[in-house]
Amino acid sequence: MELVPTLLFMTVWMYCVVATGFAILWYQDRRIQPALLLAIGFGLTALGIALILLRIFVVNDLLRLAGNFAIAASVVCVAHGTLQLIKTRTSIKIWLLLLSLMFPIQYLVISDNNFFHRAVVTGVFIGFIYLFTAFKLIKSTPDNYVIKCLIAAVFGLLGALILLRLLNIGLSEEMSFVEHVEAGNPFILLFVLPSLILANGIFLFLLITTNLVKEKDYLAMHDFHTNLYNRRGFTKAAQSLIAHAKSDESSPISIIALDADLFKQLNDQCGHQVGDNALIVIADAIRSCASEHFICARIGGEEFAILCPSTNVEQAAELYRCISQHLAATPIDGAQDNYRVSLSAGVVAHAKVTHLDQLFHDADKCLYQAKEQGRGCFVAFNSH
Ligand SMILES: Nc1nc2c(ncn2[C@@H]2O[C@H](COP(=O)(O)OP(=O)(O)OP(=O)(O)O)[C@@H](O)[C@H]2O)c(=O)[nH]1
Repeated sequence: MELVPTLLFMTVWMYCVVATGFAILWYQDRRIQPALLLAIGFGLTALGIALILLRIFVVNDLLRLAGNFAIAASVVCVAHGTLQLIKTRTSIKIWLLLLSLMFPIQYLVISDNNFFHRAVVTGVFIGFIYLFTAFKLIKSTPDNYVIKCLIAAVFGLLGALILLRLLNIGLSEEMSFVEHVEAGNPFILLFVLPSLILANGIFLFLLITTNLVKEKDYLAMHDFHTNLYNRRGFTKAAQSLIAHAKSDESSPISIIALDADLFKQLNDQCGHQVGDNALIVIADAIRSCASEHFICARIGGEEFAILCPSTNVEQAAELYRCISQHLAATPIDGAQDNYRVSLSAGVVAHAKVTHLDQLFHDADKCLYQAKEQGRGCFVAFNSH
């Protein structure tokens, strides 16, 4: 097989891989909307190049039209996916949408199949998008600045290169795109290879950004010290669980409010670091006794909460006992050997939970009673 068709075939295959990558990324986290646009865009690019390749073997006007429109649509999708990714203002997006119409329009207006005319329009369009992407990347938030600058440099160089090179090809010979492919002109690959590098660049960028977003989401929802949910994460996870839980009289939802006893005393006598160690021991005890379906959180200083689906008061009491036994068996680093941290607890069970706040409030009242009863014990809410 000739060099250029072979390379084009490989390019089609690689575009399919990139498109699949974007599709998977989007499927895993639907909030990353640009990934869907980019998956469609690069899928269409693969289709467009495949149809152009096919035209070498089958001369068919319909194929030509379909190939051209697939490429045109792909550029629109990729341009908008990229711009969404770097969060451009809507006015810029609208302006670029209009500009991206140049691409399909050239196929309607430039009917003479003149490669030079097309090269200029395409070159200006793609070159501009690349340069613009480079500019926006440099101007975007300072996170990952070095990586962004590197990707931006690649975009910028490619933008400039493709403009110059395409103009050069166009000036040197007036041939159609397919004729250039048939003649084995390796510069044809300048149409596709830079886009492929761009696709991979965006893919990497998206991957890095996704991980950063995930990390930020995690930190926003979890307590840094114990790795349990924080108050915000607990509320969100609990609301979602309550909305989907099928609870009834025989399997109600329980909430347990827990508070470490005489924690100030521990801090004052042994230091803040020892208090911190105790918090980790408490979190470990909760984790090792609670089912994986339970939502466990450190909701403030030395306060913890567990939301337990399909759990009645007796089962919640059993969970509290398990945690207490765990704590009774675990010394705290830096405290006296015989010191053990204990928890007071309040529990409420409801067949149908509508207001999490109310449930929390009732559990807190029970916790307060447990403190009054001498600490280290468990009080259940009685609504009757
Ligand atoms: N080491 C450490 N201490 C904390 C942290 N957050 C809150 N505290 C401390 O926890 C203590 C809570 O004290 P209090 O609310 O008086 O409660 P307590 O001493 O546990 O007494 P009771 O709740 O009545 O048993 C305060 O001294 C806080 O400074 C933390 O992240 N690390």
